[in-house]
Amino acid sequence: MEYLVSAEEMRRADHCVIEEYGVPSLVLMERAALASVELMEREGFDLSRVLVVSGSGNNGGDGFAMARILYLKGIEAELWFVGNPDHLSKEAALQKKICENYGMKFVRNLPAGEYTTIVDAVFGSGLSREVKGSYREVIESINRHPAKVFAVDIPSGISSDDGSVQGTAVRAAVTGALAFRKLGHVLYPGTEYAGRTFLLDIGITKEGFKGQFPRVQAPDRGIFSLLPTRKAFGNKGTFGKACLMAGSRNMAGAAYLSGKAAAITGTGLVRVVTEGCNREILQTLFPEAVLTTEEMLSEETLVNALSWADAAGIGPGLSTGEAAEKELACVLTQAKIPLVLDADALNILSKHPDWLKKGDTPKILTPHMGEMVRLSGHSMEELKQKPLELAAAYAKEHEVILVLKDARTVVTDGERIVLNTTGNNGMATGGSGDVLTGIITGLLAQGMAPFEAAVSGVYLHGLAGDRAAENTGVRGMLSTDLLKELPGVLKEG
Ligand SMILES: NC(=O)C1=CN([C@@H]2O[C@H](COP(=O)(O)OP(=O)(O)OC[C@H]3O[C@@H](n4cnc5c(N)ncnc54)[C@H](O)[C@@H]3O)[C@@H](O)[C@H]2O)[C@@H](O)CC1
Ligand SMILES: Nc1ncnc2c1ncn2[C@@H]1O[C@H](COP(=O)(O)OP(=O)(O)O)[C@@H](O)[C@H]1O
Ligand SMILES: [K+]
Repeated sequence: MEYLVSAEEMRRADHCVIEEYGVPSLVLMERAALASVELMEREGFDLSRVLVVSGSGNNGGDGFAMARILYLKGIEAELWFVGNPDHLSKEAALQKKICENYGMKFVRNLPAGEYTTIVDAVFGSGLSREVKGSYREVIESINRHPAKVFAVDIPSGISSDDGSVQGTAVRAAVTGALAFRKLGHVLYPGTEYAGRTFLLDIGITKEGFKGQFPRVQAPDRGIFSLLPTRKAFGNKGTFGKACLMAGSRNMAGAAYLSGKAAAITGTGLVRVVTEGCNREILQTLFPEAVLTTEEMLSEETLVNALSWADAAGIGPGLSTGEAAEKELACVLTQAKIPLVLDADALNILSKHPDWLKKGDTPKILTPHMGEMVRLSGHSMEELKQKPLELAAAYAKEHEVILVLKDARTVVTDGERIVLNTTGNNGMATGGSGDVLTGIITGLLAQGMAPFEAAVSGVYLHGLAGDRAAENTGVRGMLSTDLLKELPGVLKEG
């Protein structure tokens, strides 16, 4: 997994590499500048005429060094120093002096239309307050200019900690994230301001954390190595049994989507437990499933289904009526296997929060933001502002694994926090959460540990969404497209 760092965690790693390991700060800055120039070239920036806009901190220092590197390559690179000369960092002051010594051109404003590329080196991870006054005007003038913008480290005005816009922020086409991606590169709206983001190695590595690692990680292709191995001599019994308690009258699709997702994630056997009215449609759509259908599911039927399974998912399309309430209460009390609770199971839980204490099997809750508002009592605004903190606090308090679904889904057990970066807005379509429930239940049934199953499920679900976006497009894609793409995604590993 990849570390996503806060400004403070980045400062700690910088400090350790410079002060404890003894790598001179200017060496890191030179590497940052060289890697940034190389990235601009690789990304096809038109370097006919470049303006580097530098502030007084080390982000500005990176900018001065980039301007000098471009200038010495024969590129027409000019500088606009917009910082406070009395607050120049030692390194920025030196880099500025070097540019002056070379006789480079400094400008005092941003004439419209004269530059092909603007380098934004006003603020980096040291942004500490809202952008106001002349800085605000500088950033707005960069945004008005037609030149393509390259942001050094992070667009100026974006908080490294949460991706928020601190008053105003530069809209970049490309951002070169130095050493680690900050949370602000990944969280909205920062991620949109950053444009295409590339990670640049400048010599600060995880050794800089000295064992005290950042709190948040993002899953990457390493996830594939966690997936259940398939023994050549395995059979459908050894590849796990998943039970999906889903669907109700007029909601057969939820049972289909979640059940099928569990099956195509590699689960040996899938049982769908649902209302009798869904029998025929499920037999037609999903003949691979074992069905348990009754008009009113009895406790005995539910207990039998649970004792057959290695993992169960409950909630998609379940409805919230009395029968569904009884079903959930029974599952929470009787289950001795890991559970995934989604959709209507969560809506019922919002009315009976003490039910989470029933039973002692691992539980994965997969609310979207609306469901989380009802479950947690926090407002949408609070959740949007602090999704990581509030998700972790909820998971810790209720001793569950929480998958808080949004454009950037958070998975946490209260200690570990994972922020997923796969997926796209095409997945904001009915039933895509049902597919996720099925994937996670399937991974659990195959023996994955609950936290790993939740993280891997969210990652794979997002990748299936990304393949669907490529092949079908975000407007036209449906939840069934996720089912279509998932086998190919699993084959990539
Ligand atoms: N030696 C190092 O530590 C390295 C730092 N690097 C660069 O240094 C950056 C961090 O440098 P700094 O910590 O100096 O911080 P920044 O350069 O991001 O900015 C800090 C400066 O801006 C001021 N400031 C912050 N918010 C402001 C606001 N809203 N309005 C007006 N002024 C504001 C601060 O008082 C300070 O003077 C990174 O983003 C990266 O680009 C890289 O050069 C790699 C090595
Ligand atoms: N803009 C987006 N970017 C990435 N993923 C998204 C976006 N919008 C929705 N998703 C994902 O799509 C899924 C939607 O789930 P959910 O809201 O439960 O749908 P449903 O209830 O219709 O099944 C979640 O996994 C969510 O993270
Ligand atoms: K910047």
